Order: sequence, then C-alpha cells, then structure tokens
Amino acid sequence: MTSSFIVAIDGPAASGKGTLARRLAATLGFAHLDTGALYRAVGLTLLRTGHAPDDAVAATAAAQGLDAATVLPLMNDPALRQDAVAVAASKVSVVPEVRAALLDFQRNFANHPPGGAKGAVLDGRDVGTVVCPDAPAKLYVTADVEVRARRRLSELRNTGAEAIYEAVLEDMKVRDARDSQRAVAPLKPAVDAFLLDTSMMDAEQAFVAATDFIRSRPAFPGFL
Ligand SMILES: Nc1ncnc2c1ncn2[C@@H]1O[C@H](COP(=O)(O)OP(=O)(O)OP(=O)(O)O)[C@@H](O)[C@H]1O
Ligand SMILES: Nc1ccn([C@@H]2O[C@H](COP(=O)(O)O)[C@@H](O)[C@H]2O)c(=O)n1
Repeated sequence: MTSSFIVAIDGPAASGKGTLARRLAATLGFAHLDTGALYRAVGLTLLRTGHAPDDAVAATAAAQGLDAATVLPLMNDPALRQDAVAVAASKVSVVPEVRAALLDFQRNFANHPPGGAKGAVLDGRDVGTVVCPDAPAKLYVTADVEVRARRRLSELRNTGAEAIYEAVLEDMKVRDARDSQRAVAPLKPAVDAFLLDTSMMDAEQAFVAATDFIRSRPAFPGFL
C-alpha cells in the first residue's frame, strides 16, 4: 500500500531540520529519513576509496552501488558526521546521475515507510520540490547563517573537535552557495512550503510552530 502521509522538510545546513524531523517522526509514529545521509554516504565512500569528491564518474558509481544493505550500516557510522564528509557530500550532490541514483530509494522510503509506519518524514534539500512534490505537508526550515554557524560550532566542540567560528561560517556559506546554485534540484523552498525561520527560536519553539502547521493540514486528521 502506498502511504500519502508524507512530511517534507528542507532547508540549509544546521537550520534545525534534522532535529525537527526526528521529533516529528517520533511524535507522529512515522519513519524518518535523513536524505543528507545518503549524499554523505556517497561522499564518504569516495574519500575512503581515495577518489576526489568532484570525480563525477566515481561518485555516480558509488551512488549506483548504494542499496538498503550498504546504506544502513553507513548511516550509523560516526564518520558520516565529519565536516570533510559534508563538503564531499555537497560536491557529489551537484552530479545529476548521483541525484538520479538516489531518487528511487528516497521515494520508495516515503511511499512505503519501513517498519509498518503509517507515514514518513524526510528532511533534506529537495524533498518538497523534487523527491516528494505531492507531499501534503512541506516545511522550509531556515535561520541566519551566523546563527547556524554558531550551532554547528557548538555541535563540533561538543564532540571534542577543535573548530574556529570564522572557518565554520565560511564553510557554511560556501556549502549554502553550492547547494542553492547547482543546476539540478537546488536548495529552495517549495512554493507551497511553510517557512519556518528558527533564528530566534529554540528547538521546542520550532517544534510547536511545525506541529501547529501540520495540524492545520487537512491531510493529517487526528495525528497531533
Ligand atoms: N531551533 C533550534 N535552536 C537552537 N539550536 C538548534 C535548533 N534546532 C537544532 N538546533 C541544534 O543545532 C544543531 C544543528 O541542528 P540539526 O542537525 O537539526 O540541523 P540540520 O538542518 O539537520 O543540519 P544538517 O543539514 O547539516 O544535517 C544541532 O546541534 C541541534 O541540536
Ligand atoms: N536532499 C538532499 C540532502 C542533502 N544534499 C546534499 O548533501 C549535503 C549534506 O547534507 P546534510 O543535510 O547532511 O548537511 C548537503 O550540503 C547537500 O549538498 C542534497 O543535495 N540533497
């Protein structure tokens, strides 16, 4: 059976979309897919096999080689969260063949959520615009780039990594530009997305605003 209970969440790095997506999925009893992890898995595969992240041929082969059996163990690999892997992910994600190779996996997850879940929450950059354009609830989560850089800085420092604010900010600006200026499936809000600017919100306030929006959608009767 195909599920139509899909929540699509997009937005730039460290806007809080993953935090929100995980909590919404837990609250709704839906499955959650962090689509960025798929691009990170491709980037990590290239780094581990000694390929440059902008090697489009190797990136395409790595993306085409990913399936549920290879992706799931990688999803729990702490290396996936490294900044070098985020940069590699953003480089492989400009390759149209890489995006095409990952599309079926994402759509299949959304339409047939695993574990008997009634619906799915997916977060990424193009979920509401390309992966699930018919999703009945779309959110675009954003925040000022300086706010996002401070969030990422504390996240990195909490893991014991040494990080400098100016470098994190610069990396974030470069990644934002690459993600929003690429030719295929650029980062942008879907025309029918609910815009959620979390610059002045904590995670709790963002969750309340998101649940208010989802509750207002006729396609989600009685879920919240
Ligand atoms: N509304 C918020 N206010 C303050 N901090 C937040 C908020 N939402 C999330 N955070 C924190 O900011 C950091 C980044 O959040 P999160 O990982 O959810 O962002 P993201 O958009 O999924 O990033 P990425 O695309 O890079 O994976 C985390 O440390 C998280 O705890
Ligand atoms: N739907 C998506 C999701 C991610 N990307 C690319 O992957 C990079 C890493 O994503 P995170 O969410 O883990 O930060 C991101 O910068 C994008 O380049 C994508 O293209 N589409």
